[in-house]
Amino acid sequence: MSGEGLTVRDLRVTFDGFTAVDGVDLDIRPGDLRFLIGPNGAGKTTLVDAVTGLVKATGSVRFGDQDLLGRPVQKIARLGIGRTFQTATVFEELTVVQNLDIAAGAGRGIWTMLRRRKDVPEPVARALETIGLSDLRDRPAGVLAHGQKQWLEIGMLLVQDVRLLLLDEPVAGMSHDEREATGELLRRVSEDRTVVVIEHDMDFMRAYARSVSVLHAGKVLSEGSVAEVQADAKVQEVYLGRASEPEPTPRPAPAAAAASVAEEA
Ligand SMILES: Nc1ncnc2c1ncn2[C@@H]1O[C@H](COP(=O)(O)OP(=O)(O)OP(=O)(O)O)[C@@H](O)[C@H]1O
Repeated sequence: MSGEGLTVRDLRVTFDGFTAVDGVDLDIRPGDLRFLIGPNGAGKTTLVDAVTGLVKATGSVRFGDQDLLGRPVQKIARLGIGRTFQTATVFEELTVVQNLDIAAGAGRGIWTMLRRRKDVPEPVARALETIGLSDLRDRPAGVLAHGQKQWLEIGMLLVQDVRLLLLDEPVAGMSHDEREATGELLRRVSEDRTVVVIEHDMDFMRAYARSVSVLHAGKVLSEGSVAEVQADAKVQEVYLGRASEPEPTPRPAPAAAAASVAEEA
């Protein structure tokens, strides 16, 4: 495995006196496929927001030999750091290949990018292959299935030569087959890049994580392999302790996650 790793030290994010990320340390080695899990409100998305420059933070965040904290969002993106959000943000009216072409940018004019072409640039062709959308390259992105849109979005990061991908719940709302295909895609992508996945789906996490960090109340509660995290009594307590609370959003409930985390412990 190759690529750069992500090192986070004493990361803190505060919103009007409320500390959402409270002294987080992370060492994510090059080529890792790290899952960030934890109950709703644990600080997972805020942590990723801090790494990508969307919220102000203190502490230190390094990717390879580059300091990220305090740099503007665009500069961080230019250092090879890209993210997806829970809702895919593709251009629905444009074709798959046009979406990739625009993401690749590469100094071409807009009309060149929008023209339908037989030959696509090599990085775009490679991304199409990696995300499994070669056959659908000339379809408008708007007609793609939910899972395919997420893969296209990952492809849009690949053509930008992103070397650290931060993905926010990439399999939410996907079918079983789409989840499997996404897991395999993440494995391929992480062969020569570093991948961080925020996830609530514990089955998916167990099947594909190379390492796991559990966040709770803004802190790292536990870290290690899937087996180590599942065996950690603190993790079981946090999930099981919330089992009777109502779930505010229609995603897999902490109760289900708790059962799933604890199941093999
Ligand atoms: N812009 C903001 N202003 C104030 N509070 C915020 C802001 N963004 C997040 N928070 C709070 O910070 C805490 C952490 O939120 P965050 O979205 O990072 O959690 P999460 O672990 O990603 O949760 P989920 O799994 O539900 O997405 C929550 O209590 C949330 O309400």
